[in-house]
Amino acid sequence: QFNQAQQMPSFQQSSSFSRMPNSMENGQSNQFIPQNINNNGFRIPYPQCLSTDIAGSLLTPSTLQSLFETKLQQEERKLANERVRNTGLNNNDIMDFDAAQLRVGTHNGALVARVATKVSQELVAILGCETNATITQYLDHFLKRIHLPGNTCVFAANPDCSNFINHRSITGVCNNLQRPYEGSAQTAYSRLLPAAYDDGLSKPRSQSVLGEPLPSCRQISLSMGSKPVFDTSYNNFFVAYGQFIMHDIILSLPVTDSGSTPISSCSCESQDSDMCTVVDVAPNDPFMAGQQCMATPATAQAFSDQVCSLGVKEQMNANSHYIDLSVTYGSTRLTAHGLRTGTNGFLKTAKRPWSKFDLPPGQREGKSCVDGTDSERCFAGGDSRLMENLILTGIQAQWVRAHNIFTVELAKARPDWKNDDFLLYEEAKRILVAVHQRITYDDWLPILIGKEAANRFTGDNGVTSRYDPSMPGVVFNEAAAAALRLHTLVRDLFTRCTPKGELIDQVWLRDVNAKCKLAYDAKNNGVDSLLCGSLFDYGFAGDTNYVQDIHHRLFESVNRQGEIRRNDIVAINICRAREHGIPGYNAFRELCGLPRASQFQDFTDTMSFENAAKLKMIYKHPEDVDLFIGINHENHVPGGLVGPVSACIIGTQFRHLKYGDRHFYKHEGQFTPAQLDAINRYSNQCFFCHTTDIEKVQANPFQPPNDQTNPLGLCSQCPIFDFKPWRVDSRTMS
Ligand code: HEM
Ligand SMILES: [Ca+2]
Repeated sequence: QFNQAQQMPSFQQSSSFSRMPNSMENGQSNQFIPQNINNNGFRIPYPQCLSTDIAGSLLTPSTLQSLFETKLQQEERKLANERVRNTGLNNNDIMDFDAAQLRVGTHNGALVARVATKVSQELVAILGCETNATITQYLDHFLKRIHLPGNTCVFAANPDCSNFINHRSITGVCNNLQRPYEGSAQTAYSRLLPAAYDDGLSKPRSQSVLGEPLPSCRQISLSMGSKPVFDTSYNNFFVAYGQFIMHDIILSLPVTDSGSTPISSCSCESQDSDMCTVVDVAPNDPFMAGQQCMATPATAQAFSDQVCSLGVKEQMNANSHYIDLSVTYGSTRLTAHGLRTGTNGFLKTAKRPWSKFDLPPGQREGKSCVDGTDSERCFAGGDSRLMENLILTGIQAQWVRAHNIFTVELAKARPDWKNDDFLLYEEAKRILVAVHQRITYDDWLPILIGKEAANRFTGDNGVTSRYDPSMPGVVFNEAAAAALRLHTLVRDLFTRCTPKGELIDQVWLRDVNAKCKLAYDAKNNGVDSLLCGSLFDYGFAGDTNYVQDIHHRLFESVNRQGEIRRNDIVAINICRAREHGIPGYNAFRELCGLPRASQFQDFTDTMSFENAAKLKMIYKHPEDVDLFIGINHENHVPGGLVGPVSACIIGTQFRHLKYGDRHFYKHEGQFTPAQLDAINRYSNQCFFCHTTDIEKVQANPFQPPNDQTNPLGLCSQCPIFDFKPWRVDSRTMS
């Protein structure tokens, strides 16, 4: 605690001060005040309020120190109240801050990050800066050079990476050896563009550039359609696999109370945007009349760097940013440990008497599904959302099954690894992460953004690629809060079929959303029948239409007063992005090499005239258009199912997660040429065959079967993964 003198935080000078030019070294100014020189030695045109003279006279280390303490105490009191009111989620299966790396004494990193934002706000107020949306860059530059005291910073100065040179860590820590925390769980999303907050620091964008309020998120959502049309070029397995990839790389957890439990007590009256995002609902709303608002907890915060500097509000990604199957293996050590049997490298599973294929293990506690019982439990995995729908659960089951199959085969190929739990687990995981990355980059991404864009952003010309330690392997906030929220593709009706591919029936999203019952449906083959159906069901087109169940009736429930409560994924996505400080669509046009529009008509280079006109009906000015809505209205790139700005953001994202991942499977030195060849030869089709009891699967499981272009193949003819290159006699890398 901070009430003892010896533990008082003392603010430190930024390490960048040592690089500060003349005036500082001459001791002419307050050493504590950051100068307006950037890392390349260029002068930043700070506004008056941040000038060294003014700031120097008002800010001293002791001012900051007492500010920090006061704010910390205030926040802790507030959170203690939340804890009393918090009746909601059980945190057992939702988050474990025991990841330890981000825990400081009794404070969690998210809380300290939030206090840092409060301190930043207060400092700016003391300095008398006029706060507005355009000041962000200056403020951030100024504040970034003031660091929290060492004993408060959640990051160790030099974490020990010696165990993670050869193998991935669970959290992602030590992937980048120069910046060891980069891309690790519970660190901030990065940004493609500076944040856009109303006050330059933390308040959601709420104003049109013309000064009036922006249209409300729900009002915008109501302008989107509810009549999706099918796109026959991909199927629902492609869509569900997309969700699986998203859950590997993105998890925005809610602000937590003082006990690290996500808060649940947001109400229509919650005006504190640091804690809650409140989406207003009009009294005459066609689906939510009488429901004043949709209130959701804000995302937990994190520091944007590894030295805990002040600065604009940043959001935390609770998962390891890398594509590393963290959905299956966990993003924290505690979760990862809990998912293992502890012998021979195996992952825990739940056996089913009627099938040789297991399910993910059942969890004893937790609310990841609403209908779990003692005998039919909700499932546990590396990501708390694996029960979001049962197809997703099915994909999780596939990877758990694959892990245990591969572990057995590896033990045969490497008798010297026999009974070595650590090596068998790590090496099976290494191969499966490679298979998942190969499927993601070769099979999934080109369908989403088109072959041309996939190649332009993530392609390489050789058998191998090269790691670029200077490229951050991180998730961008713009991708997490907007571009990758591909909810327009989501279906609401899912086919179930038998292992022979015969139709059983169709079930609604609401029957498989956060429910486990059908996974235990022995007569109809559990999750495998849903996986089977997903191979045949078309996906919905990437457009401005959303199925009712997630558009106007998400999480439908009846409260104690008997009133229906509903949510809306479109409205939440828009408001979430505003909460996360994501700039508008127009800014990203410019980032992606398109001209910045000054009138709505200028949008017609990326969208139809009708869609540009529709945006003009909704918004007052092209600058106001929310990113999520702008990209929703774009024409698709050739061969892809999203538009150019979307493809640019997603392409950049996957570029970073490839070249910025030291362990990416294609990078030189990760596998021997023969091993890499075995991974490349292992098709998505055969992976599907080996991990379900389905007897026939089409050549490309992400597209509906077609006699001519995508024929069904017999699973019995699928060669098993080639483990020969792993044999002792084939000189492995490990
Ligand atoms: C089956 C239907 C689905 C449902 C019911 C669903 C529901 C949700 C919900 C409720 C959220 C949280 C929104 C928030 O509070 O900000 C969310 C977030 C998200 N969804 Fe979905 N989703 C579905 C499918 C998908 C698919 C297919 C994709 C992509 C291919 C996707 C991508 C995302 C992403 C990237 C996020 C942000 C996650 C985060 O920041 O933690 N979702 N979804
Ligand atoms: Ca991950």
